[in-house]
Amino acid sequence: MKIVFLDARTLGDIPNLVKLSELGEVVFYPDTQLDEVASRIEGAEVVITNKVKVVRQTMENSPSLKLICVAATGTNNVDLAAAKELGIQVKNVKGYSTDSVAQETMALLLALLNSTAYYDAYVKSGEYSKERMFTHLGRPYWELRGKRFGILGLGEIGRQVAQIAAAFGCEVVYYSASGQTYDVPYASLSLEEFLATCDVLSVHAPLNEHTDNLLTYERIAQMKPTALLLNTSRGGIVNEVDLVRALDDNLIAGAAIDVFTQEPIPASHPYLQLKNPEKLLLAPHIAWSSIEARIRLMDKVADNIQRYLEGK
Ligand SMILES: NC(=O)c1ccc[n+]([C@@H]2O[C@H](COP(=O)([O-])OP(=O)(O)OC[C@H]3O[C@@H](n4cnc5c(N)ncnc54)[C@H](O)[C@@H]3O)[C@@H](O)[C@H]2O)c1
Ligand SMILES: O=C(O)[C@H](O)CO
Repeated sequence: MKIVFLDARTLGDIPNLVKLSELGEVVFYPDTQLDEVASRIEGAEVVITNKVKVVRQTMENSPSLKLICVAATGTNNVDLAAAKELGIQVKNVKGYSTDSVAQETMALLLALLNSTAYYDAYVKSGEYSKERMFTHLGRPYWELRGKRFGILGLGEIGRQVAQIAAAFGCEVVYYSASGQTYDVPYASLSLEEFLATCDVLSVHAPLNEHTDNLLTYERIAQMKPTALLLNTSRGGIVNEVDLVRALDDNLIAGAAIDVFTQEPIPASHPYLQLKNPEKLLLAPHIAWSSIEARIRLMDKVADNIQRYLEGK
């Protein structure tokens, strides 16, 4: 059985990639461009992809293809409807990076809220050494305790972030556009109340037809001017042009973003054109990628292929 891994480089240098070799003849490509996918997966029964898109046309032209293993939680790089129609199984990996994403979400929040980079630069620049009253309050911050922390999408990651926020003393609430409610000690709010009352709004829903472009300028305008917006889920949930406009218009205090509609972002991206760049903290889609999570991820991809081989 031929297994093609389209973008093995995205997993970095981890020891358990070789495990796959016990399951079939594996061809590892460090990376693959969209127009190279069809020829590279010729004759393959299983395709593994972390970031490379697998589109309808590729599937239609690949009669041997039976299983697409998404080496990620988000499945938005695969045309799921086409796969279903063509009888190709798609398996993603849920839960491998829950702790990592929650950790990065809070790391971004704390860096943004407490102006970590600003104060670090202030001390290293020598300015602090010249301060006669050893006081500098250039970027005031507020405490998380007692503040309302809103989770958009209370799945595995959302719950983990909720727990940490609760440990900080926040009042956790959530919004589910799918209308789902959960047996949790957090209040479920309407979108209007959620937007209008949260001090921190953290996005953890998958990108789908309900969440695509959910946070537009009009919706961000309903948030508190002191609120912070975090997105470690998928870029398309927040309208990127609108977020920049909202930050420039001081509709909210700041945002931290790990994910983008187009990755990598082009040099001309609106996020890089902000009037006050300090209001926006950016990371290059790294929330999932702790060493432990990457090792777990590849173990689970191998398990998925194993189960497919067993007809499960
Ligand atoms: N930045 C990263 O590195 C990284 C890593 C892992 C996952 N993710 C993203 O995080 C997402 C969530 O991961 P997870 O493990 O928590 O998945 P999950 O399936 O456990 O959680 C998703 C949650 O969102 C809810 N949801 C679905 N549609 C919604 C909607 N329209 N409005 C509000 N909520 C909705 C679901 O009910 C579910 O509770 C993934 O889909 C992926 O896009 C990002
Ligand atoms: O969805 C995921 O698992 C991460 O975003 C990595 O792609």
